[in-house]
Amino acid sequence: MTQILTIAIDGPAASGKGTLARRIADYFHLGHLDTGLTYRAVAHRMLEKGWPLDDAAHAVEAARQVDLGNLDKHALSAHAVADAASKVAVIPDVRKILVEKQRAFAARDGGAVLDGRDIGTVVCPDAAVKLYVTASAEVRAARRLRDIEARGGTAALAEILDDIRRRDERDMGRSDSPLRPAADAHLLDTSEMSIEAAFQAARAIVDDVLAKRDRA
Ligand SMILES: Nc1ncnc2c1ncn2[C@@H]1O[C@H](COP(=O)(O)OP(=O)(O)OP(=O)(O)O)[C@@H](O)[C@H]1O
Ligand SMILES: Nc1ccn([C@@H]2O[C@H](COP(=O)(O)O)[C@@H](O)[C@H]2O)c(=O)n1
Repeated sequence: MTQILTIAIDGPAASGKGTLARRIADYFHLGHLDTGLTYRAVAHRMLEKGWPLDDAAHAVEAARQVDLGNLDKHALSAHAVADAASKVAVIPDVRKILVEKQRAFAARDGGAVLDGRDIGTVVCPDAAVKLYVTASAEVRAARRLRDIEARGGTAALAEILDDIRRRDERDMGRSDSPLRPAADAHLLDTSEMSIEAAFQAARAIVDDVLAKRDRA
């Protein structure tokens, strides 16, 4: 029987986990799901409808409507949506619904890379490879600023840094599925690593796990 290869990549905002997840998925010919987009989709609908972000009944309704095949990264990229996503993400019933959809994606033929906050701890605790990608808050804020400027926008570095710290606190401090490395995760601090260096380090970890699997 062929084993499904699941790779879980977690980490805080702007740590580079999405960039790494896409590269790893391409390299190993796996599907990829950015699970942050599922929380952003719920938040986007709540904002669109003018529903308060702590309105659990409407948030559950919005979560049920999330379609993994129709997540519009561009429409969900706004800063306000990211911030709102971390508020709806504290609602346990929202998490339950989204986790079910994420697990269905992980079980697809051919295997998958999922990135988020609770992939290695909750969504796919049996993933063959778990990576926890991090970088200092200052480095992450500088990367985010470069993103904004590359799109022709402007922002103050100090405000971005404040936002990142607030989101870290919310994500790490919530009681349901807080952001933390799984006990068996490989830690990758990319503060002083290029994207290519981070990819090569992650690729080596996956290669090693695959080689051990082949020998078993
Ligand atoms: N090792 C790295 N060195 C320099 N820049 C990087 C590195 N990794 C990622 N980046 C850049 O940092 C920015 C944030 O990366 P990315 O979107 O992958 O982070 P993320 O953790 O998925 O963020 P979010 O949680 O907000 O979705 C992007 O512009 C990306 O190109
Ligand atoms: N598995 C996940 C993924 C995301 N979240 C929450 O969504 C917010 C937005 O995520 P991004 O990765 O797109 O930045 C994030 O701050 C988390 O609150 C989550 O809880 N679990």
